[in-house]
Amino acid sequence: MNRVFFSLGSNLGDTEANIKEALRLLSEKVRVVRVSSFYETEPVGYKDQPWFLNIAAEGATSLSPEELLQFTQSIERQMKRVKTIVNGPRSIDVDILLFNDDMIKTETLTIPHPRMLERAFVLVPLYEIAPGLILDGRYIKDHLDGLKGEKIRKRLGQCSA
Ligand SMILES: Nc1ncnc2c1ncn2[C@@H]1O[C@H](COP(=O)(O)OP(=O)(O)OP(=O)(O)O)[C@@H](O)[C@H]1O
Ligand SMILES: Nc1nc2c(c(=O)[nH]1)N=C(CO)CN2
Repeated sequence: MNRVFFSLGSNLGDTEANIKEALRLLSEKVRVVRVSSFYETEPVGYKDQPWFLNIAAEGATSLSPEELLQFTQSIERQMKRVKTIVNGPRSIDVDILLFNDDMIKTETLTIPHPRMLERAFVLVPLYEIAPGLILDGRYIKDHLDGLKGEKIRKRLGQCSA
């Protein structure tokens, strides 16, 4: 079994329902073992859009990295994600953050996710479910100390898939 971490985000429609639906679909091929709280996060990149709802999740899967990417993209398609603006609004985004300790770089897939260390909306939920993870030789907490700009609020109530 492969140990994988995901970041999920939504800022269109019923964002909480979108994330729960994506987790339900994900669980068809991934055993979802841990899910963070919901975090309301200020948009990073393209600013003129609603705040996002973000979570992190840990899973176990027998899929290969490429199969997993195909699968997460099929979830995005099923949930009718339409790509328009780069970094813009989306009903659902499912990013693969980590796949075991693998380093992967192909045309379609880069793992660890290339922008994860710059994004508090990724690292704050990830820290909640895996505080002991070491990324690029440093604890998540240490990476977060350098990222103070983004506004993030933990939503009350647990995200149970
Ligand atoms: N670790 C990864 N997880 C998900 N997609 C990845 C990953 N590495 C590379 N990709 C590629 O990134 C492409 C663009 O993904 P996507 O449209 O979700 O980007 P985005 O969400 O707009 O921006 P970002 O990648 O910065 O979150 C995908 O088609 C996929 O092939
Ligand atoms: N707060 C927040 N900002 C973003 C997000 C996201 O999930 N949350 N996703 C983006 C593209 O992947 C761009 N900007």
